[in-house]
Amino acid sequence: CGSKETDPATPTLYERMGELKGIEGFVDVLMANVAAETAVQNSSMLRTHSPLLNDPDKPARLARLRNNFINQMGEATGGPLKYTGLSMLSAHKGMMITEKEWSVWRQAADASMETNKLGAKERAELATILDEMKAATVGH
Ligand code: HEM
Repeated sequence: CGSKETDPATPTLYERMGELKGIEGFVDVLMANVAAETAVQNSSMLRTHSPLLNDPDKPARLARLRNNFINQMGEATGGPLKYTGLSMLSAHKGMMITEKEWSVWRQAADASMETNKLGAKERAELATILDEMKAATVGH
């Protein structure tokens, strides 16, 4: 019997999410959810995202974020993608992301998993991947 990574009977999370299309779906809905939240009264995510939203080169910056995020999730779920962006610590350094901001972002991620109709097992595994990045993301 092969290893967990190579045994075709044990599909990776990447495969179970629907490979590249599935990762893109998750990332695109999450980014849309975050963008929508920055437009509500008393938004929790506007503070951290305003440098991006106010950048004259916002389209290029959004495209870079999307690309990095897809590669990061593609790699973390066991796919062939490779993340070449900043470490989570460097990417969020100086933002001083709060517990509240974290939890609103995580709700946007959960809502994307729901919209993309991920199974319960896949949702739990993806949630664990995100939650393992929390310490590097919050409070720096
Ligand atoms: C596990 C959770 C998170 C992951 C996986 C994640 C992932 C990423 C990635 C991959 C980047 C781009 C890094 C690069 O350019 O090299 C990034 C940047 C960023 N993240 Fe996060 N992030 C998370 C949580 C958060 C939270 C909670 C917030 C705020 C509420 C946030 C706000 C931002 C902002 C504002 C940027 C910079 C975008 C820019 O300036 O172009 N992130 N994040």
